[in-house]
Amino acid sequence: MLSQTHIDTVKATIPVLASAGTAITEHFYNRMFTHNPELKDVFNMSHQATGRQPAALFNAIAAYATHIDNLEVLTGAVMRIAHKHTSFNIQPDQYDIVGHHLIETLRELVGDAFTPEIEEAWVAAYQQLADIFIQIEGDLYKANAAKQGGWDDFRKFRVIKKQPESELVTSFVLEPVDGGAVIDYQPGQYLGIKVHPTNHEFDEIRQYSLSTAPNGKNYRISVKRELSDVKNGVVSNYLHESVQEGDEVALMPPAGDFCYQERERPVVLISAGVGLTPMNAMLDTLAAQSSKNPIFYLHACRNPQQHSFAKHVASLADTLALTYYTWYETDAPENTDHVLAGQMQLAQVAEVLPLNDGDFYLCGPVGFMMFIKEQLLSLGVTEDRIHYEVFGPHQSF
Ligand SMILES: NC(=O)C1=CN([C@@H]2O[C@H](COP(=O)(O)OP(=O)(O)OC[C@H]3O[C@@H](n4cnc5c(N)ncnc54)[C@H](O)[C@@H]3O)[C@@H](O)[C@H]2O)C=CC1
Repeated sequence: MLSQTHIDTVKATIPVLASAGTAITEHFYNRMFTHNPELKDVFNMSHQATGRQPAALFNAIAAYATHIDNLEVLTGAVMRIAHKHTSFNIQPDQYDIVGHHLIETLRELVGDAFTPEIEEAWVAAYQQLADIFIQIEGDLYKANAAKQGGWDDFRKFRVIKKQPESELVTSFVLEPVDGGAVIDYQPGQYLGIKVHPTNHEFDEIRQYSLSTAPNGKNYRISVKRELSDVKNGVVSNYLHESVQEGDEVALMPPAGDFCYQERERPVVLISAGVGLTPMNAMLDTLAAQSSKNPIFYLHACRNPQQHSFAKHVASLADTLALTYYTWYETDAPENTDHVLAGQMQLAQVAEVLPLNDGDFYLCGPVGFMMFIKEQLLSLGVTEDRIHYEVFGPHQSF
């Protein structure tokens, strides 16, 4: 239990944290991976290389310390991170390892100023946060195991279909090796997938959005092949080049709380690039439910060759009350219905959009979501009707 002295001490040390910046979290990760290299199997090492993970952890610690006396402010972020953790199969003992290396990092970087009182306060504060995550994640694991088709830990799945969707995106349909059922999911959720890329030092776990409606038997993810360099694309290139129909991968149950909320009001789905995967799951789910609600789907991509599910979305207009537009940055065909050229400018279609009562879901690159959120706000859409999540290490804008 945190005492008032602990709370005051943690808050008083925020400036020390801020002055050290991400040096703290970089030092922490270096220390932890040196002493506990087995955790390289769990952490996304590409996010380490790009510096996104150290920055995310630093921001999370700073936010926690700032709101330590009013943790309700952080509920949304905590739930989002807890869901993400379950897709990595994070376990309670790993919190002990992380906690140990965090405290040792503070001791090593802060030096004599890291007094026994400060240490005691940070140990107590860390334990409080760890206990919150352990509790929520334990509940999510239990709930997933108890569901129809449910399981815990990684479960083996076989690729039963590998299907190119566009120049850079390929879908994988995955069925349990044990022949059992699978958990139904909310459109917008993702899977944690574990693979061991060829000649790679450790396992890699990645999250990919489920890209169609649930069917109780198998899952489909749609993966963009990232340009391959040291920092990115290790898993997506392995999946595209080396994983074939008949091969096995390991999956955690569906996770994530960026989901379509059923409401009696119009819905506007807005995506860019491979950010269309959760939107496609939402559209397919609405089609499976024979939804009569007005639905709008706006998509931005580089060119027609990189446009996945184009014909599929057009065909959904037969069953759904669907209005859709695509913006192509280059090579936009002229005089074609539903097509616009350049970057997405909502003003071009504003008159048909339900700006006053619609729910707006955004998914795509962070820059794109910021660009669209600004446009929505300036068109008068209220912030509470704009829904998005940042994929990858937690961030907000
Ligand atoms: N469930 C989720 O939240 C998912 C999120 N994603 C995210 O979606 C993103 C997809 O990226 P890519 O396919 O590589 O996209 P991309 O780099 O090919 O860009 C797609 C389009 O987005 C627009 N765009 C990009 N940056 C913009 C900016 N700053 N301002 C205005 N428009 C911009 C452009 O029209 C561009 O053609 C990734 O960041 C990924 O993390 C992808 C899948 C699922």
